[in-house]
Amino acid sequence: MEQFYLKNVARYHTLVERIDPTPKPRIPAGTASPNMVVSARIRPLSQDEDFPSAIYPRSVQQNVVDIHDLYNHPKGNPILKSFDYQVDQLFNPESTTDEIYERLVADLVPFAWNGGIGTLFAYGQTGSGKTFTVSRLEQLVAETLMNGTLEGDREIHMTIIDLAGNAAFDLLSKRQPVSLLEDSFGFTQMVGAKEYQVRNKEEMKILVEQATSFRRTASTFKNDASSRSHAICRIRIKDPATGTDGLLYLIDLAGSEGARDVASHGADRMRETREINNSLSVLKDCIRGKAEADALQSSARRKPGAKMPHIPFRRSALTKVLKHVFDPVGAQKCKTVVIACVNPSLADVGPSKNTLRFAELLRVLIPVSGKMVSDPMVPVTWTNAELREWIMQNFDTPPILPHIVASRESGAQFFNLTGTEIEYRCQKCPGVRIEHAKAFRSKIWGMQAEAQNMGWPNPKGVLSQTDDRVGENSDAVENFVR
Ligand SMILES: Nc1ncnc2c1ncn2[C@@H]1O[C@H](COP(=O)(O)OP(=O)(O)OP(=O)(O)O)[C@@H](O)[C@H]1O
Repeated sequence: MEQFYLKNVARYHTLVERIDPTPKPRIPAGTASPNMVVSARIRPLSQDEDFPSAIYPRSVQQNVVDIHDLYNHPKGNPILKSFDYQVDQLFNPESTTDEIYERLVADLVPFAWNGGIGTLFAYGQTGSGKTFTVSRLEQLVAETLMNGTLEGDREIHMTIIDLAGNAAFDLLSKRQPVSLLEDSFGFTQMVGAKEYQVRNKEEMKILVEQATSFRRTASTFKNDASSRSHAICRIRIKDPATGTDGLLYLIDLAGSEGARDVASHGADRMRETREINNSLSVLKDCIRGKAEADALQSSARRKPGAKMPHIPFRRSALTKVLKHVFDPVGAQKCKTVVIACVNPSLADVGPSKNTLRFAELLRVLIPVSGKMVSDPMVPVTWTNAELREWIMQNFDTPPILPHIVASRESGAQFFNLTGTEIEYRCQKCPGVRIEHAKAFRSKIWGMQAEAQNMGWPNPKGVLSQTDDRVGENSDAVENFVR
């Protein structure tokens, strides 16, 4: 694949330059929960990188990023396909970790100081900048905790462990094994992990450096010092006056290696990768489940007896250790920040799409209507009025009739907008087609993106353009119509 990208770098640039920067519509589905921020950080391309950047943050739409990928076409030149993703906060290659700290993490520290549970996860493919980000954030957290600006006296205790599969090791005690055992309250205890009390930022820094040097590393295709384990830094902030604890977790997740990267490794590494991917998948379900539970609890329209989402934290060692972060009936308040780290290189475009898709899946938005939905791409049924309004706004050629949305040139007709399904007819697709409104909307967006990529002059009129399709372009467009 890398050879394919290298061979077609010039065509890639040409196709990307043709793209009209007009933003595609994103549906404002609601507001993000204040207790859950999903962000993405795009790291700079490294100097020895032979590939161009495939990731383009939109200048006109905040926190939306486009990924342009090159695809082989069996009948002609490679074609471009575009994908867009939305997060709560987006950090460009120029952003510094200090800026990320200010915007995402600075709030978590006083929150934990005052008895809450603040958790930060750095997620992303191997070599995408997770450790780079978390290690600087740990220093900044240490500075804030120790600089005397926070009110009251607290004792700070620190534990750092490393989780590889179901095995845990103490990174502050020369990788001594740690047993993860459930206590009578159902909480997982890290038995054997040493907890150190720290009194100043230098002590904290020494512990963090010690942990880094003991972190289990193994060579991977992408990053020679890649971390093949989850590193969990737990800072317990005890209020001696009340005896209560606040917690701050800084978690540098294991790199999500793609299948391409594991191809050159043996069975052990493949199993290790499967375990990592499984624990990341369970983590995703737990973060989403918790966010949905929070949204339900905070929703003014919550129906009495409404079922709480299932949070499968028992399915992996990582989420068992973090049970109280995900427990929907836990007494302590929680705030969670996710930083999806992305390598912008065209050669890494596949894993980058997966990382951003993962980030989008974590977002649970609370719509103004009170009805809970997740991100805009997750199936949502549009009302008749919403769908009609969207079509009218987005098809300016030919004019739209209020009752039948018709394209004069292609003969496409949309009718029966009264339910959750839409019927449409067009000359090239004989017969009446019935589709779910959501699927139809996605299809239209795909067609518009394709039209932009092909350099057609009027992406909004793409339905009429489908009749004029010729040569290599026809199949790609037809796929969207089918
Ligand atoms: N924002 C950045 N600015 C400059 N260099 C960066 C940035 N992010 C990452 N890097 C560099 O990229 C390389 C890989 O970063 P890092 O080790 O943090 O990746 P990782 O995601 O932790 O990988 P793994 O999962 O394999 O441990 C390092 O050399 C790091 O210095």
